[in-house]
Amino acid sequence: MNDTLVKIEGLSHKYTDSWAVKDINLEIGYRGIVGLLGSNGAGKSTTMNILCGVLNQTAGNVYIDGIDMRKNPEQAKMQIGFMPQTPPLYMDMTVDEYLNHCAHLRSVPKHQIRQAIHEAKERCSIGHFSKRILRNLSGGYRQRVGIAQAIIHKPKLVVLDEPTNGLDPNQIIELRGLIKEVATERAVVFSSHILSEVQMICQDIRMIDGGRIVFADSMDAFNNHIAPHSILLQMDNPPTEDELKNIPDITAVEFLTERQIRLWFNGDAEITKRIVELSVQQGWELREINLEKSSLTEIFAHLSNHRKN
Ligand SMILES: Nc1ncnc2c1ncn2[C@@H]1O[C@H](COP(=O)(O)OP(=O)(O)OP(=O)(O)O)[C@@H](O)[C@H]1O
Repeated sequence: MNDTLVKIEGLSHKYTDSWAVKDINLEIGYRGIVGLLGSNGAGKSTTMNILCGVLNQTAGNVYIDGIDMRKNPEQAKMQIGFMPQTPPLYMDMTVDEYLNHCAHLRSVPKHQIRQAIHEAKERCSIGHFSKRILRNLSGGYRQRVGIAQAIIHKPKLVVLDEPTNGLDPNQIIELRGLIKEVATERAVVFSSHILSEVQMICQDIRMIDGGRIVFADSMDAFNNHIAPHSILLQMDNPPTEDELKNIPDITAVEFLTERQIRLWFNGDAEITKRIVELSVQQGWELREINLEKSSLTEIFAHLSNHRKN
């Protein structure tokens, strides 16, 4: 069997006079969570709206399970469940009324609707709120209802646009668990502007910057790519620059002040252990040692430059 559920080819979109996304190529498999990471305005929502057939692209093609979204939008959309940034909830409906409405919109056969609603509620742990008016649900439960409507027709792909926005830390943890469960049965595309969020739940990552994909690989490959390569040290009795340079794997030494030093290294973070040991042996009087992690802005700058070169 072909293992590509989503294929996006040369996708570009222009709003009035400027390009929001440009020449995006993506492939997504049938299972697991793919994170679409980008800062505000990077082009995540535009990509997702086109992927879900809500917006017509200026150029390029989108295939869902081999179905061309432009040529057969209805058939392609049957394979997708979408939760946009603001879920389209009717606040005066009960959970049951709303899911019933969504099941009709998604053309679930009439005799299967009761069971479909039951299963979606069970999956999202909202069965006890069946008769609750949406307005009276917490933000976390509204998002659960948003996910329930996205899976009501058992799509092969679920697309979630910044689903954790506006939730408190506990609600975010619960929603993460739910998204992982949902992804055991299908593919999930999850957008966020928060790197740690994507690192926490996604197996694959696509980074978007200025409307272009700047990184596309597994989460493990990404983590290796951005692993820290510098350490910040504070020592009361530091050695000379040459002594530091002679430590295996240290590639450069930068004295920021007399006692504050930045070391650049190759290899893994085990080097911090070696420096602590050396400090004890040599009496360097180490006060502080920190691996310097890149900020998301630095990572984007690095990846964008990489792409241009
Ligand atoms: N309806 C629109 N009309 C004109 N420009 C738009 C429209 N929607 C988005 N844009 C522009 O397209 C670019 C990409 O926006 P998009 O909403 O896709 O980014 P995003 O990564 O989802 O950001 P956010 O997280 O802020 O929603 C931005 O420059 C934005 O200002």
